[in-house]
Amino acid sequence: MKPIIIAIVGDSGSGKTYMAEFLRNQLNVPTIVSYTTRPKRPGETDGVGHYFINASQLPDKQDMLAYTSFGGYEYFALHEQVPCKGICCYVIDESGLEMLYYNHCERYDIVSVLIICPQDVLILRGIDSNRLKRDKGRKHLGEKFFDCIIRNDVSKEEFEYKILCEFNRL
Ligand SMILES: Nc1ncnc2c1ncn2[C@@H]1O[C@H](COP(=O)(O)OP(=O)(O)OP(=O)(O)O)[C@@H](O)[C@H]1O
Repeated sequence: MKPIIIAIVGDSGSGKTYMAEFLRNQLNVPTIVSYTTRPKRPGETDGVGHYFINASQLPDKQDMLAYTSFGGYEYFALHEQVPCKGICCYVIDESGLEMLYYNHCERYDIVSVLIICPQDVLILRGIDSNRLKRDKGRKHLGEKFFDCIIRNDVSKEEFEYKILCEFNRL
């Protein structure tokens, strides 16, 4: 059986990291942590949300599972980070997801998950409106592209329940 990658896409603050952490903590589904050339922000720890590297440390494109460039910085993960069997989770943007599908769907089973959440709820969660405007420019895939859509305008408990329901259908 091919490794299964649950690829999670959604706006800033929609709950991508929350879902990945929930799957890791509750169901032992490992998360693929991306590498980035973006500088570490205050409060960030290397290896938690990202591994921070210099532009000179970029690996060969053929070793990359997915790659995207955004805001002048590069983001990628490596094939060697995917466990050789079982399921893992990967938080990704739409262009990275496309690359993953078109280049590697023979090598991996990819389950794409779109988390949607209305803007007013995101703003109530404290997400900066400029970030939300910026997200709009990064979206080009229609909802039909995704294997699964989870609406996260509910409580955390309900969101977790929805995640479990979708996971059980895998
Ligand atoms: N259903 C929910 N109810 C309330 N708060 C939530 C819910 N889902 C997520 N959150 C909270 O919203 C915030 C943003 O969630 P999270 O970090 O998972 O978003 P993200 O999609 O990973 O965002 P980014 O792309 O900016 O990293 C977190 O503080 C998280 O705990």
